[in-house]
Amino acid sequence: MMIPDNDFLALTLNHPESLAPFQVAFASGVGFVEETGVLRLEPKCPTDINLVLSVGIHGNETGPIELVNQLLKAILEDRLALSVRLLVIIGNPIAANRAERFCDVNLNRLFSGAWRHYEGIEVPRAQCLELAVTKFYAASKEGSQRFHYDLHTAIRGSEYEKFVVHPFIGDAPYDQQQLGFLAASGIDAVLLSHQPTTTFSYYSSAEHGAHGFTVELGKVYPFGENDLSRFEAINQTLMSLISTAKLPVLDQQRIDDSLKLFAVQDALVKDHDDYQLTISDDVKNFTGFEKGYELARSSQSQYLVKASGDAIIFPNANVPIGQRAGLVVRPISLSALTLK
Ligand SMILES: O=C(O)CCC(=O)N[C@@H](CCC(=O)O)C(=O)O
Ligand SMILES: [Zn+2]
Repeated sequence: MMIPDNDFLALTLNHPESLAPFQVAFASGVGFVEETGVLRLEPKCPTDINLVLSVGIHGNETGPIELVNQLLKAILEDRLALSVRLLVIIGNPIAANRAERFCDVNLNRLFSGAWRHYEGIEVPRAQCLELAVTKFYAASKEGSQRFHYDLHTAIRGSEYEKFVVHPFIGDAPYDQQQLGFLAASGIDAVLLSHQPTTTFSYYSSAEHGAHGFTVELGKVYPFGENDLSRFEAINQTLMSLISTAKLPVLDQQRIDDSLKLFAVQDALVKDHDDYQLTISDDVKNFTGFEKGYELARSSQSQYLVKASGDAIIFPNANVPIGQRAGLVVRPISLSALTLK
């Protein structure tokens, strides 16, 4: 078995439900297709970096899938040398074939065992992806570094085109090298989460000690309609990381100049069938509101903006009761963070 045309995306979409494991060889390493959409690449050289790159956790977020498929092709065709351990995941091929965010339940709410509380085709997929990540990190060298970049695109437009959701890490310091990587990757803003959640990047961060993020790279478009030149900065930083096993070094001033930081204040949680957001569908991510503005209401609750300038991210009331219908964030400065 081989990957026809070194096109892992096409192979995955042609086998959306399952694929028997097989190996592929290339100049700088060996690849192991472990499941459909799960490809582990082991370099020939020793390495201190274990990188998970996941895409298509939401099936319709195709831009990052095309970007990572292009990187993989370059590795498999010996145009890009592999110097890191790399696990590539195309998260939800069945939904991708249907051009849907998900089929039965949002895969990015099912991690850290949350799949136990749901039913549908995403449930075994979440278990399978947790297992793939667990096995991947379990085989990492002691003292080596674990990274997980979970690449997405957003439903609506945004005041900051590219932004990152940084998982909650409690009192731990934020990693300057990772922030430097984000700044060099053309990321405009970073949201610092205020609580644990059940997303994929939080899972790798909390369960496996990885530096992990949800990375939003722009707006959702169908396969073939993405302008990949908009991803050029992160394409370059990923190529450099993969081929040199090094992150770019940026001082605090450059990070401060490049990244806007926001602290998540509240998660808006849908608490009733009649829960509504008061804003229109075309309001962009990072739109700010005045103190006292009523952002959401239901027969059970009302959410009033707590401080002028607080802004909305990912507003979406079309979710099951109990799930997040948006995040409220507030600008903060880099100097407020403990860095290491
Ligand atoms: O644009 C939207 O409303 C959703 C985009 C998206 O899929 N975002 C992720 C963020 C995950 C996180 O909070 O780390 C999601 O909602 O799963
Ligand atoms: Zn997404």
